Amino acid sequence: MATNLKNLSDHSEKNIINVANNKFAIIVSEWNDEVTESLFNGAYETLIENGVKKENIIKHYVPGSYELSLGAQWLAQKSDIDAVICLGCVIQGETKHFDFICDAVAQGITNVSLKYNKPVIFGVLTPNNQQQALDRAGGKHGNKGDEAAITAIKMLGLVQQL
Ligand SMILES: Nc1c(NC[C@H](O)[C@H](O)[C@H](O)CO)[nH]c(=O)[nH]c1=O
Ligand SMILES: CC(=O)[C@@H](O)COP(=O)(O)O
Repeated sequence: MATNLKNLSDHSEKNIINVANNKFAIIVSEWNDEVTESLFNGAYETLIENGVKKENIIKHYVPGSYELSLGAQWLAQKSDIDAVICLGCVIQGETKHFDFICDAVAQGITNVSLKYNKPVIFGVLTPNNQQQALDRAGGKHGNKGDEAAITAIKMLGLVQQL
């Protein structure tokens, strides 16, 4: 389903668990920071609204979305971190650079989650232009940061059932 048919801030209550004792790391790309800070605000507020303690949320930055994978790895390897949320915004330019970054960061984040066996969430926007990004970072299509935070909580809920 395309995002324009679903609000990114809407979610079901499935697998929403008590996360009062869980610790979350949020790694944020500095590129397109007007967008990525909105994504962070959405993710942070969503975690708090769902019972995460402020002291259990840590925030760090990387220069660009390409570096999210390594930043996520450095956080995921910490035994006290239960989930990592990666936030970025890669906007299509004139060249194929967009494709290389998007492919690399999507695969890289997946690899980290599998390597450390914990949720590492892909909260990276890959829009064609700035307006599409703003629409998905607290605009008419909701906030992908909200989605990323809920996804982290739901994955912790799933693994508790197994
Ligand atoms: N153009 C965008 C970038 N480019 C920078 C890369 O992510 C990376 O930091 C650089 O290639 C050095 O390794 N990053 C974004 O997050 N968004 C962009 O639109
Ligand atoms: C995604 C990018 O790296 C992009 O913004 C770079 O722009 P360009 O492809 O025009 O060099």
